[in-house]
Amino acid sequence: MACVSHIVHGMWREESNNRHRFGEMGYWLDTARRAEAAGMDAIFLADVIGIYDRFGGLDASLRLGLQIPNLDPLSLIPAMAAVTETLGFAATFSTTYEPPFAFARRMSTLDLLTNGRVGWNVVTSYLPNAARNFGLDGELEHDSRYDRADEYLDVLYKLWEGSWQEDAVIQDRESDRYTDPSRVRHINHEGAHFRVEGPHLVQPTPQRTPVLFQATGSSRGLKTAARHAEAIFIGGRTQEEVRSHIARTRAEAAAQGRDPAELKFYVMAGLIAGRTEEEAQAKLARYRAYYSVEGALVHAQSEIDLRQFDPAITIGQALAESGRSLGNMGRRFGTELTVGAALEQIASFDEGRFFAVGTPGQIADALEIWLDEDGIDGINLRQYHSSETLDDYATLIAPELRRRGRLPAPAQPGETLRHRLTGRDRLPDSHPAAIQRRNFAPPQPRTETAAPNASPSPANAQNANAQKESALS
Ligand SMILES: Cc1cc2nc3c(=O)[nH]c(=O)nc-3n(C[C@H](O)[C@H](O)[C@H](O)COP(=O)(O)O)c2cc1C
Repeated sequence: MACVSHIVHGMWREESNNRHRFGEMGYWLDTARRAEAAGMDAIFLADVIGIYDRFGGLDASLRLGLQIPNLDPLSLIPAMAAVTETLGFAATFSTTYEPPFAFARRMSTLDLLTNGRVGWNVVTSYLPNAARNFGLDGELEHDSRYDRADEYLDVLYKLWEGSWQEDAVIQDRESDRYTDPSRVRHINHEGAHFRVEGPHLVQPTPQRTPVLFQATGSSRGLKTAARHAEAIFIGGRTQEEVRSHIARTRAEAAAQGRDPAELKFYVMAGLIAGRTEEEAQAKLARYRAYYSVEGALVHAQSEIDLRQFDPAITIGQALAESGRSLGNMGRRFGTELTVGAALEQIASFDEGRFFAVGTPGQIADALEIWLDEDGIDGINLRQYHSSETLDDYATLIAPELRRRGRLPAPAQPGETLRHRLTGRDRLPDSHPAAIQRRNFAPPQPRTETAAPNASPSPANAQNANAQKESALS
């Protein structure tokens, strides 16, 4: 995230950390170059459009630099793309506050300029302050944010996939036609939340729809993720939890007509590597010395300050005593854990299963278990230190993974991000966006004998496709 303190709060103070330079162009160019050299598929840019003001109010967030000040992630991409050839960029944008038409144009512009290297982390937002920044009194109810997101995405598919035919731009100087008007159409969307006439303002781009990422913890969110996402961030405290989350999401995707094998699953992982075990442990201790427990409480939007309770009582007792909640942290700790043990866990910033500290061999062993036994497809590397985390990945972890045949061949210049992750440039036919592609109906010539419009309805198109898929399999 383009801020000084995104997740590992307090770490920016470490003397060799250059995170405070996030407002300089050079910081991003350097980060992008390093990530590409390390063989990363993409840089992931998180985002929020409000402040965390429940614990400690605005003062705490400002003092800690906790996601404020923060910069618009989409605006960083062209600069980084200009100094790289294969690196992808997955940026976060919320479906809740800004209408889809302008966002569609912004993303298409980025897809063109990066030659198909953009992804979008679809979020619905969770900060009440964000809602108040966009004219609302408070957050929309949780599930209705996902209803809105579903329609938002449908509008985008109409614009990105169904408004322009592939060969619409003809650039014919002789006939003075830049674009063939018969190959571009209005979308005329009218739904519960949006009315958009179209056409889309940008010609077809290398990927059309950017690679769709999503993260969700709720059952309503899972339905939206299973319908749209190509890459899903999941969490889980145990292997069973992770496997069952993946299985549930794939089953839901299949129920919605998608090929479940097309979904990829990623986890956010903390990897702290050293050339020896001692070196790795020393690094962990150095990082921990800076970690801000207050930052963790602000970020979780906790309603209580655990540090003010007797460490010997349980979380359940602390919650009962205060009548308040621990915010997002509630899910992490059982009610039986003592307050002291919970604080210890927070301070250790060990977030559970996807955390490994040690030599490259030990870290690669853990990664192999996550890939082979938990069933994930890859990781989103948690940044503790800029640029040490990236450099440790490049010089210690990646060579070991490569030696074990766990990294793909280097990306090729010109390869789209979707191709890199899924082997194809465009969304597959079983994805709901593909319906818009198939539905394209160019304006009919105005003649008495014009043929009836033979384009299938969305439902028919989907059925036809499903049959084709099963006939092939
Ligand atoms: C790896 C990861 C990255 C996330 N990045 C963002 C983000 O940048 N902005 C945001 O508003 N939410 C972000 N989230 C939160 C999710 O969008 C979502 O709100 C959360 O997982 C809770 O799920 P639910 O909304 O279905 O309850 C992220 C979650 C994960 C796991």
